[in-house]
Amino acid sequence: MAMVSLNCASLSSTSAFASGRKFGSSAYQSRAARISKCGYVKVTAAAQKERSYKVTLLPGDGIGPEIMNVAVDVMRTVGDREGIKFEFTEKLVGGAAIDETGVPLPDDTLEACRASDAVLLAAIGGYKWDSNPPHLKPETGLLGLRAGLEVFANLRPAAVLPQLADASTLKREVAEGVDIMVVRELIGGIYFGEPRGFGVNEGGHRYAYNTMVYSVPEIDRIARVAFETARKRQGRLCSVDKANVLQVSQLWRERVTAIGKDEYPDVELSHMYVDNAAMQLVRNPKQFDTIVTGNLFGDILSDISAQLSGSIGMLPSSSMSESGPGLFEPIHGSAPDIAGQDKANPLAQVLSAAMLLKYGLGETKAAGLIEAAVATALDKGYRTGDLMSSGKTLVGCKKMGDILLETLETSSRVTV
Ligand SMILES: NC(=O)c1ccc[n+]([C@@H]2O[C@H](COP(=O)([O-])OP(=O)(O)OC[C@H]3O[C@@H](n4cnc5c(N)ncnc54)[C@H](O)[C@@H]3O)[C@@H](O)[C@H]2O)c1
Ligand SMILES: CC(C)[C@H](C(=O)O)[C@@H](O)C(=O)O
Ligand SMILES: [Mg+2]
Repeated sequence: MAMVSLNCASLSSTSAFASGRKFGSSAYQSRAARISKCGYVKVTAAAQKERSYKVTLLPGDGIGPEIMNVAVDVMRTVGDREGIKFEFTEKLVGGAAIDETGVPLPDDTLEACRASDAVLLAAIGGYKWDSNPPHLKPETGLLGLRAGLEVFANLRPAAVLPQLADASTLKREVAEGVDIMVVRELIGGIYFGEPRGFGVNEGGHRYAYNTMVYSVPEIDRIARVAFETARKRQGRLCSVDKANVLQVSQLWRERVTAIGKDEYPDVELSHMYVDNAAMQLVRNPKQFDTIVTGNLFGDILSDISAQLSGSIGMLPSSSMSESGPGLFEPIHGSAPDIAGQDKANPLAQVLSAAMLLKYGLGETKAAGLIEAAVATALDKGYRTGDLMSSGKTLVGCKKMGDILLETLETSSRVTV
C-alpha cells in the first residue's frame, strides 16, 4: 500500500491548545504544506487526494461506546463542514469481542484496522473479565492490537488548559502552564518480554515472572521519535529509566545518550530515575517538556501526568508505527464504575479524534476546529462530573457532546 510517511514530529500545536491560543484561519496552510509539517502522517495517496478516509472504530467496553458516539458525531460534523469524508467501520475488541466471538482480538478486527487510514479506539476492560486466563483478557486484545499494528511510539500529551487550572489537585501556581509530552515505547519492554509465566519452584511455592527487555533498534527508534518531538517543542528531553538497578535501563541510557550526542546535539538531554520522575512530576511538573521512557514506566507516568491536567478524562494519545495506520485512544480505561450512567467525560476521546485528524490524516484545520470547540465548551463553564467545581455547569456525556456540536455548528455559521 502506498503510504505518505513523514518522519518529523510537529507536535507543538498541542501547546497551542494548552495555552488556549486561537486557531485563526491565518494559521492554516495549504494542504500540501500542512501535511509536510505534520509528522507521522501516513495515509494512502488516494485517500489524501480525495480527502476520503477509512477509519476503523473500536468502541470496546464500559464507557467506550458512550464516548465513541460523541467523538464520531463530532468527526462527522467537522467532516461535513470541511469537505472530508469518513468511511467508518465498527469492529469488536476487548470484552465485547470476547462475549461475541470468544477472543479479545478477532482476526477481522485486526485486518480491518490494518486496511484503514487510521484507527480510533475508546477503551477496553471491566470486572466481568478480570479473572479470565491471560489469553482471554480484554487487555490482551489491546496489546495484540498495538503489536499487530506495530505502533511503537505512543505520544501522550499532558497539558493543563487555562480553563482547568483549578480542577487540578495541585495548587494553581504548580499546575498552570504545564505542557508535557510523554513519549512511551508501546510494543516492547516488560509488557511483551519473554520468558514470562507462572511456575512452581523446588520448595513447592508458586511463582510468576516477566522479562523486561529492550534491544538496541527498539531503543534507537523510540529515542529518535522523542528527540524529533522535543525538537519541535521546547527542545528539552528527559529520558526516564531505572539505570541504578536494571541492566535494560543501562542500555537504554547508553543508546539515548549516544543518539542525542550524534544526531540531536541541539536538544537538551537529561536523565532521571523513574521514582524521582514520579515525585518531580507532582513537585514541579513545569520542569518537564518532553519525556521518553519505556512501556511500563510510561504507563505509570502518563497517568500521573494526566491527573495534573485535572482529570484522566481529558487526555488523548496517538500511537504511530513506521509505515502503517496510527492508533488513537484516550489514555484512560473503560471506567466500569461509571459505565452506562452518562457520567463519562468524552473530551479525551474527542481530543483523540482530533489527534487522529492531525497526526494520522494530516487534516490539521479540522483537528484545530475540534480543539477549539472543546476549549469553547470549557470556557462556557460546562463540566462533566470528574472536572466539576463550584460555579460551573454539570453536564453528562451526551450533553457535552451536544454542546460540542452546537459550538461547531455556530462557529461554522459565523465563519462561512
Ligand atoms: N486503553 C484502555 O483501553 C485502558 C486503559 C486503562 C485501563 N483500562 C482498563 O479499564 C478498566 C478499569 O481500569 P481502571 O479503573 O484502573 O482505570 P480507568 O481509567 O478506567 O478509571 C480510573 C478512574 O478514572 C475515572 N475515569 C476514567 N476515565 C474517565 C472519563 N472519561 N470520565 C470520567 N471519569 C473517568 C474512572 O471512573 C475511575 O474512577 C480495567 O479493566 C483496565 O484494564 C483500559
Ligand atoms: C489496559 C492496559 C493494557 C493499558 C496499558 O497498560 O498500556 C492502559 O493502562 C493504557 O495506559 O493504555
Ligand atoms: Mg495506563
